[in-house]
Amino acid sequence: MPKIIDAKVIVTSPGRNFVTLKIITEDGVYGLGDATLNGRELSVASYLQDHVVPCLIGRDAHRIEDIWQYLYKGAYWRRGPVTMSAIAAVDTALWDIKGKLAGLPVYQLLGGASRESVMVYGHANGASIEDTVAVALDYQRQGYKAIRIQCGVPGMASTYGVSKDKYFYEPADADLPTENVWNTSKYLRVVPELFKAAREALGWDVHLLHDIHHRLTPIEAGRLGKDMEQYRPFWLEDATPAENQEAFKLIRQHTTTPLAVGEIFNSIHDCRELIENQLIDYIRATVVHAGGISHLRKIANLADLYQVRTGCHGATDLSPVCMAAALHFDLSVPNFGVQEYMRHTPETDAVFPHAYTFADGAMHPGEAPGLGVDIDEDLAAQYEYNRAFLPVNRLEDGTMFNW
Ligand SMILES: O=C(O)C(=O)C[C@H](O)[C@H](O)CO
Ligand SMILES: [Mg+2]
Repeated sequence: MPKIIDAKVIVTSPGRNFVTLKIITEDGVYGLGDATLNGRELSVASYLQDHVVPCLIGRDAHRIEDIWQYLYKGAYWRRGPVTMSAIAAVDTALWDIKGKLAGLPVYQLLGGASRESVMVYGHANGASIEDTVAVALDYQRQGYKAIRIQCGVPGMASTYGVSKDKYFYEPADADLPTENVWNTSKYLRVVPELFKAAREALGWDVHLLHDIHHRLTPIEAGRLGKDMEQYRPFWLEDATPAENQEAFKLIRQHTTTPLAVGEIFNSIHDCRELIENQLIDYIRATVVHAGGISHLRKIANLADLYQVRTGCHGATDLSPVCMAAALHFDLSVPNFGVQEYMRHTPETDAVFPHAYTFADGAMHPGEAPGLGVDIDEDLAAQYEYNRAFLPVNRLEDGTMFNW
């Protein structure tokens, strides 16, 4: 059996912080797992180093499900983003090892390919509607079949998803949280106008997506969804905070606009009611934050029963290790919807060489055994950890709000 003899937690910051778990077996085969939790990276690094790694040594790397159950049930304190990101990293690394030992890409171990490639969506953003549409046209020219569009709101200094840089969006931007200010009514006026302009410029053959980022009440989301129906959005994402899964019933009563949620979910329990009551159309849970490939497959299998499709989160704070794992998952899962793809910077790609490719609006994980991603530890060591918080959001009167 491939006995685990060591495991390393590698924290590196090529432009932004990443946490990577490397599990090594006695015959030298190793696997990688992403453990990055944006703004709380060191919590997961410590959880792994201090509470998980000691329990892995000597175990059979082939026993993925048993180790998953051991880490989940054995912790006593179940679920939560830190715990489930740590378990995810172990799970992902063990799938990487299993693939390498079998000489097969992980997607082949997951049931083989269910499609030729994985449709991804890009991110067009700009200070104005015109700027955003211009960037969206560029993504369309690059071959993207799906584009998320986010624009600035007149009278607001900042809003979610709009950055100075057109192509590399990283919200964790300061040593202490940046304070943003929010105004819902100004926002609600702009988004339908953005989609009207985008449809006029890009036509109807491209999927257009938008991320509300947890900032509306259910009835406000119902209003926006209804206003947007004429522009056929592919989805409205994170329409309202989803701790109260029931809230989505109110949105559903008012609009047929498809809904996506779940990038901050970390277990099947966060999404069960939403899926079973068909309150959403896409589930955004990810490999790195929802317990790894093994648990994400269980979420996808539940979703499949209710015609809910996957739409995994894929922002730049999910490392290339997670992107590689997500693509193997996406290629094989029957109820695939779309994969988010925010390109990493060249520095990040150099630290994490990978086999996955992009062409004509779609991606493929490649045929390398395992996940097809590696980490250059010498290069990684050159990038010191650099504390960075996600912003916080307040209303104009100072009330603390959702970022
Ligand atoms: O990519 C998205 O849809 C996001 O909402 C990005 C998140 O704000 C980001 O991953 C938080 O770290
Ligand atoms: Mg989002």
